[in-house]
Amino acid sequence: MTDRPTGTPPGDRAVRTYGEPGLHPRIEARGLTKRFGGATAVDDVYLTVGPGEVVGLIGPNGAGKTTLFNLLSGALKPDSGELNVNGVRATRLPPHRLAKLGLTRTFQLARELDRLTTLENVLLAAPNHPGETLRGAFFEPRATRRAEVEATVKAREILEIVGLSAKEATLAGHLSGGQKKLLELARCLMVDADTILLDEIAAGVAPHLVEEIAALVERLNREHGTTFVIIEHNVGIIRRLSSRVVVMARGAVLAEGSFADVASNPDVVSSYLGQAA
Ligand SMILES: Nc1ncnc2c1ncn2[C@@H]1O[C@H](COP(=O)(O)OP(=O)(O)OP(=O)(O)O)[C@@H](O)[C@H]1O
Repeated sequence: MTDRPTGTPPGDRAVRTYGEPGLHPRIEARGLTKRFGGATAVDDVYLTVGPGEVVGLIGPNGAGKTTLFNLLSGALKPDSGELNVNGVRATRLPPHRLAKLGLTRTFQLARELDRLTTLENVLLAAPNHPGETLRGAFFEPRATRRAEVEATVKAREILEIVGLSAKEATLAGHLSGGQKKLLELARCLMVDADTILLDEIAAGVAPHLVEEIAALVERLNREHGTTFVIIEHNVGIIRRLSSRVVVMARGAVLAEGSFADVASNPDVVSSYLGQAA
């Protein structure tokens, strides 16, 4: 196992530093590989994401982006390779343990949550949300009540940040596609994630809400230091948000660099951008 950062050849042992001594990369994936039957969906991927980066993950359909997200978020276990999150060994941890380390991904809201309000959806995302244990409710009612009040204050602050305050009493099922994306982000913030994997913010979302979501990502990154990895087919969004772009093709990292770097890479143009543009 080598320490090479994303996309650098195995022989290159360049070490990245992130300013403050002792500050670990948010994500450090080394040699992640996932096979489905005979097909290798993710093939020996190295990806290092530093604090405060916004990494755009692009590539043609079937390139392995979603599978890589699933490996990073713990939804899938790799066949081989290692994952560290904030310097802690995280290979094979389930999603809730990764969330405790600060890494989470947006999830499409489950159907059954459609019948809960926006505020209730955010409250439910909190780990050990108040009232979860009967024992606590029976034996420590005052502490449980206090925790409930604190969680509600926090959830309302988060709804304010994502711009959904006016919708707190609206059933999630009545939100638009874009508002649901904002709610998914709010749920990530409720678990205090410092790194959010964001899947397709623009797909099926009205243009003015795409703009609102993109502005929110920029604001969370700038003001809260939140790190993002974003899968997005909308090249304009990738260009706007990404401090670095990683291009996947056939399960592997094909190229990485600034948007201008990858956009002028002939391999990237022929395998992806030429079609996506
Ligand atoms: N659960 C699965 N079982 C079998 N094959 C799978 C499974 N999930 C993904 N694959 C295969 O792995 C490869 C990578 O798929 P993946 O969905 O990760 O690509 P992607 O880059 O996210 O594509 P898209 O942009 O279309 O979402 C594809 O060939 C896909 O058919």
